[in-house]
Amino acid sequence: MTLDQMEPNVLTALSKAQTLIEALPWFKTFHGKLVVVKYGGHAMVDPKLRAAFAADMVFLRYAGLKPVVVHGGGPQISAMLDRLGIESEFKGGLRVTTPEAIDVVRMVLVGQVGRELVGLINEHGPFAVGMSGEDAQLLTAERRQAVIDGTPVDIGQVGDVAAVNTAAITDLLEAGRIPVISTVAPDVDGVLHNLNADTAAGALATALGAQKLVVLTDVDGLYADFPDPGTRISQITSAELTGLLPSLSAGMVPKMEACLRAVDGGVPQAHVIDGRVPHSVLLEVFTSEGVGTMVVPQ
Ligand SMILES: Nc1ncnc2c1ncn2[C@@H]1O[C@H](COP(=O)(O)OP(=O)(O)O)[C@@H](O)[C@H]1O
Ligand SMILES: CC(=O)N[C@@H](CCC(=O)OP(=O)(O)O)C(=O)O
Repeated sequence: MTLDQMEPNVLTALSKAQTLIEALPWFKTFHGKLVVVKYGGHAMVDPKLRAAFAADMVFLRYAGLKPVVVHGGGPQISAMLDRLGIESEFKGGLRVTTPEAIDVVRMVLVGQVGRELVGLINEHGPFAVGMSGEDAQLLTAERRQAVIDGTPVDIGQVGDVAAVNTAAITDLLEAGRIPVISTVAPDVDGVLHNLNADTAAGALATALGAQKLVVLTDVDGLYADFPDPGTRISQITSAELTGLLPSLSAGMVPKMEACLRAVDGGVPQAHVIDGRVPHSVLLEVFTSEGVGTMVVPQ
């Protein structure tokens, strides 16, 4: 029978089967592999998208991958600080974090954004376990400064990742769980620090030897000349990205630094994709369409 002799319902079924079978090589490639997925606060604004994201993580888990979720929540922290009448500003893309603000950062990331994601994933089964850098010594922070026009500026309790206790995550993965990580962490003296979620995701992907880092945001990739959509870059090497970094503006800087850190640290590929597109993670992992921007080693 040829295609034009087939009933419409048979053609529809065939097209569905085609979609599934096209994913087979990607299932084979990524089976058993660890993938760090960073879910940005700006990509979380729609409840339907959050539910679709949660379903995607469960899909990855059933497909035999090991997803590790690192979530952001910048807009949600800003909204809560506003409600509480606490002033907040960003310097060099990082939130100036006072002792008063760090309590709110922890409350929103761990108690609000993290909890909601855990709940959405667990609508599908007993998978998600929420943790912050404070749990099982997952992350140790070291204080960092913002660099503005080449000058280091103190921005309070803001940290970078100094150490990762990978066993805290691999134990959960072995048990079939999906770790959902909120990015606050103590330094060696026990002082809590606010970590940019992109930065933490890049460090975690490297420490865990991830196969991929996928960063979901509210733009469809890295633009060479933002906001001209014609300049979206589909693939870039770490060396090319290093050259481009100084010209990038605030939001993209930590994201692209995280991709660079991951790829330079041995992660074979890092992606920035559009979290506003439902199921964009599945399209990235299981199709050859090449959504967003992919960073690869030299
Ligand atoms: N070169 C660029 N390419 C793409 N987006 C850029 C670029 N420079 C700045 N941006 C901005 O960065 C934003 C994403 O960063 P951010 O707002 O911090 O997102 P998230 O909450 O996902 O971490 C985009 O919405 C876009 O406005
Ligand atoms: C130091 C610093 O800036 N921390 C971020 C942490 C949250 C985050 O990174 O959220 P997104 O991924 O949604 O931007 C903040 O306080 O907003």
